[in-house]
Amino acid sequence: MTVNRVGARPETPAPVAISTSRSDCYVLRHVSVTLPTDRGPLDILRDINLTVPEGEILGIVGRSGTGKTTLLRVLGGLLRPTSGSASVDGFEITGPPEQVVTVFQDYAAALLPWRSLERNVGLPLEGRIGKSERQDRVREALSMVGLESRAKDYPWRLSGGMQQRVQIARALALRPRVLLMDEPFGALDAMTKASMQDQLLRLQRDTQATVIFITHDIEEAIYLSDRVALIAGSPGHVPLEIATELERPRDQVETRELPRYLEVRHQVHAALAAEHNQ
Ligand SMILES: Nc1ncnc2c1ncn2[C@@H]1O[C@H](COP(=O)(O)OP(=O)(O)OP(=O)(O)O)[C@@H](O)[C@H]1O
Repeated sequence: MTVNRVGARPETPAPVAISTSRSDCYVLRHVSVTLPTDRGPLDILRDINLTVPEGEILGIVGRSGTGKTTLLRVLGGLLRPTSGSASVDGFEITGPPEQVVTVFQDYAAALLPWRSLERNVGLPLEGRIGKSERQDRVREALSMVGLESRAKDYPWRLSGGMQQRVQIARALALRPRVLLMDEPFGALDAMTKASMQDQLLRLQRDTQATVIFITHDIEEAIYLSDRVALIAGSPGHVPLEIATELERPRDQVETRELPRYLEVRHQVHAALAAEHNQ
């Protein structure tokens, strides 16, 4: 998992303003992505239309290879759509936008083994804020992921799940307005996963950040999200978007037993099955 902090982009052309509602964070219109492969151009995403209001938690689910990561790369400004338009805060995305942090899956490769956890987490803040504030933010971020006591330790002495939490801490220390995460809790054991999910909900409540995350876990998507989007097919498209309409704060046991939770779960599974049978 790599953390991509967004910053200066010398090659980026001047942003183009696009008319959107003031409270919309992301607006995607007819976004398609085609990438070159050995066997010629491959259509990865086709005609994606997606609006993500500010402060929303959006969970993206779908089978492997349907283009979820590709979509996240578009949102993170790491890949331009082949056609259609993608904007954030009313501006066309032409590179990694300010205040957007992307946390990718390949966490094992992203930590610097010669740096302690606190110095890994503080790395993107170096040169941006003073040492004392940096230390405070690093401490806070490590404590959010339950690794405060390991601050002086080194990444190679941690389990895979712990390394993943360090990556998340590194993103949180940046206090992003938009957090994009690719399978953030995939490598965690069930109990750590549940506690990280609740930590994320608390964090979002406190910061009002817009959070878009990919997961293979439909239960996780419903539990965390305001809205769940399903990506299916090849090329990937979005056959289902569903507002979860679940009250907050959520509870790992009670929320998952609510009739509405079960209804959403049923609808997502039904849409997945329908897509699979096509
Ligand atoms: N840079 C690339 N060049 C060519 N093809 C690519 C590239 N990146 C992804 N693909 C292809 O695009 C399709 C979608 O990939 P993507 O990683 O977006 O799917 P995904 O839904 O995130 O999958 P997973 O759930 O397994 O992570 C796959 O067929 C993949 O092989």
